[in-house]
Amino acid sequence: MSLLNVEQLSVRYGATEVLRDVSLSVETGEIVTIVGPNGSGKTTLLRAIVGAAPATAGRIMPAPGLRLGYVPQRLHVDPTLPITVRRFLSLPGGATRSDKAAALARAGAPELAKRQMSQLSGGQLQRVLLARALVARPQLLLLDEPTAGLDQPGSAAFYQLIDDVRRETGCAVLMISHELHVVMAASDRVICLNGHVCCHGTPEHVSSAPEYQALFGTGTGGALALYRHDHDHTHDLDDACGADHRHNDQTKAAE
Ligand SMILES: Nc1ncnc2c1ncn2[C@@H]1O[C@H](COP(=O)(O)OP(=O)(O)OP(=O)(O)O)[C@@H](O)[C@H]1O
Repeated sequence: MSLLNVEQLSVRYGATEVLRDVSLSVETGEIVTIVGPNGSGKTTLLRAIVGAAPATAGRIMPAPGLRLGYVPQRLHVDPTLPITVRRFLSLPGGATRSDKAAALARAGAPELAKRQMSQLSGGQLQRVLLARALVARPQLLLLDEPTAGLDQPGSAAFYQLIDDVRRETGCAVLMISHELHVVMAASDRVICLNGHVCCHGTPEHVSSAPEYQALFGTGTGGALALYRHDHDHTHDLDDACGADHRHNDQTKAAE
């Protein structure tokens, strides 16, 4: 059974239909990346999945009891509000000190627990936001441009971290990214969105699709050849997801 099914979702803000007839699924343990131009509805799609944007039509069907972790695109921390990282990680409530420490360690930032939120660098803040999402041991991580504002090494390190988290916990990842060469290297499947699903499938398939090339050109073909790594392997998943899978099963319908 899929972790998440979205069926024929439409979202409208006033008179403007931002998403039309969007369908997708996410399977256990896979990394699915959403690409699309500015204003194409990517953030709105993630917000609809977490219940923060209202669906005007269609259905969002998470697996029963699905634990979601959401890393928003940005978080403004009021510098006049003193709050430590550890306290920030407590905000959802119910997390033990060891849960928080484990999440920070998994997000590669164990040393940040006592730091003030307002004093973190962009890369540190992204790791803390990831840690916050990991506290609930999610089966599905939703990431909205997690490397926006990071330099290239910081961005590469963050994507490596996401892959490590996926390997260690078995969680699936549904993320938005503008970094096409990274997307093509790190994703099992890609969904190209422009208000509707233009095309979807393996990175190889999407990068050669005319709909994708009309939006992004053909430049990622070479990057794909350089960066794409072999996903033909099996991961042992922990109880968070409860099953093994193979990454070479990459062709779930998304439309
Ligand atoms: N709360 C809102 N009220 C009205 N319009 C909105 C709201 N949120 C988003 N929109 C509009 O919906 C459209 C899609 O926005 P969205 O943020 O989902 O796009 P995006 O693909 O994530 O863009 P970007 O790549 O620039 O982050 C835009 O035209 C935006 O102005």
